[in-house]
Amino acid sequence: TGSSRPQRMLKAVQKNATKGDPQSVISAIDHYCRHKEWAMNVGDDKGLILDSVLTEVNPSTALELGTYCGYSTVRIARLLSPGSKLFTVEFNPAFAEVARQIIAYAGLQDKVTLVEGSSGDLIPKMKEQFGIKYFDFVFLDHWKDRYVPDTKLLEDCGLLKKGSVLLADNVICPGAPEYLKYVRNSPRYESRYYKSNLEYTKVEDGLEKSVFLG
Ligand SMILES: Nc1ncnc2c1ncn2CCOCCNC(=O)c1cc(-c2ccc(F)cc2)cc(O)c1O
Ligand SMILES: [Mg+2]
Repeated sequence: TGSSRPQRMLKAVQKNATKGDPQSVISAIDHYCRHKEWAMNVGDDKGLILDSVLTEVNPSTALELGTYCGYSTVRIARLLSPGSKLFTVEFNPAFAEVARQIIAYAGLQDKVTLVEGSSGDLIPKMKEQFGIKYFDFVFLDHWKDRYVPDTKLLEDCGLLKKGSVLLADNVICPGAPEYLKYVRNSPRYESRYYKSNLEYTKVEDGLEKSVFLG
């Protein structure tokens, strides 16, 4: 059996990036996915929007749903202030294994806790298992039909506080129409759409930023 796309992405990082240099890891993945083999990372265009929202929020405790190979995990963790933590949840063990190695290659393993499992099972356990009070920032990038149920779960588990920011990938492509309806019609969120393009393509996509009003 040959290698997988995530394994080939890891090889490209080990070959082209500098150990301990997160920016070089990000650039190596973007170059590989743009010129060799497309993959579902948030990518460089939407990545700049992620960077700017993250920097503005400057979270103490952040959550990522859908790690994949750890590209956005590295983008987020590299911008966290000292002592801040990122929890990232991945369902697929093969993806998680590659992500662990890419996060470690970037030298960010001390800022990141990767938890394997489904978001629906894990979110209710986060408070007691990791002593988390609230998430200041949540990046939604997993199954698009899980965005609404997991947002409701975060609310019901008391994991969001006034001012917590949700940032959702792929609200146009593949699309999360139910989620857009939910956050845009709810009095509990102030929502804004950042137009961009699907990673490494000219197809439209975008990120939806939603501030929880409490
Ligand atoms: N902890 C968890 N709990 C539950 N489920 C979980 C989980 N962890 C992972 N999963 C499973 C889903 O993980 C991957 C989700 N991401 C995508 O599917 C995705 C797809 C495209 C895409 C594909 C093809 C096109 F033609 C055009 C666009 C682009 C993107 O940017 C995407 O993010
Ligand atoms: Mg995505």
